[in-house]
Amino acid sequence: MSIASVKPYQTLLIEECGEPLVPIPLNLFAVESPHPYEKLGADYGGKSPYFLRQGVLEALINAQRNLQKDYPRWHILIFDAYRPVSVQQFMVDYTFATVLQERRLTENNLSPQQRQEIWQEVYKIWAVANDNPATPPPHSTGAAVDITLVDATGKPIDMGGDIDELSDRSHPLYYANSTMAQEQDYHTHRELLHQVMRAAGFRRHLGEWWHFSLGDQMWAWLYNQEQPLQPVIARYGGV
Ligand SMILES: C[C@@H](N)C(=O)N[C@H](C)C(=O)O
Ligand SMILES: [Zn+2]
Repeated sequence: MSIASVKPYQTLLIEECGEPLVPIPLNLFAVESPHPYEKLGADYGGKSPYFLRQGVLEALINAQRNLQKDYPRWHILIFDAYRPVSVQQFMVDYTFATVLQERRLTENNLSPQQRQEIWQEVYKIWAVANDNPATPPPHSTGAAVDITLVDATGKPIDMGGDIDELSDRSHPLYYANSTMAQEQDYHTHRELLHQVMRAAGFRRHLGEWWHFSLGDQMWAWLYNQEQPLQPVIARYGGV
């Protein structure tokens, strides 16, 4: 059992456009391999995480082109893309279990308050896994990606925190006001990733430097916060 509330973006209408999920040409990008959730035992039931909606893939290719205007041999590294709802549930449960382990707690001995606090922690970075077509988890729409950058040698750029890290460092602006040179570099690199994605039409999760989406409910909500007079409608639902 988990404590999960509906997020504001999940109240938005979806007008599904019917665009297909298409395979990501992995030769164009850097790729986290083996896939991080498959490595943990997630069962994709014959599906692949390396799929996106057609229009989202085209935008991601444009984002990498934007990057390569200034950094010709750098690449976007794809950590995760399409995620079936069952895998979303697997990762939510895995993260809950990890927090318990880190805190040396046992589920059966948790007080209701401890349980609630841990679920809140988990749902800070994970969306609720559910099959309701009105509130699909972002990655189950094929419109969200978790990414970072690699340099010309294929080495990941240090962003001052790991993807999926359950900590304050995951906040995109965590290093924004730092006076330390290395932390300013983390911020610069997070902003480089943000700018190339944004210029291609994506919007970034408010609490995760690595999560971007285009055309899903979260994207529409973020977009409409910026441009309330020209609102957009989400066009990708769960697939
Ligand atoms: C935690 C991260 N991998 C992620 O994808 N978070 C978003 C919000 C999600 O679960 O859809
Ligand atoms: Zn994500």
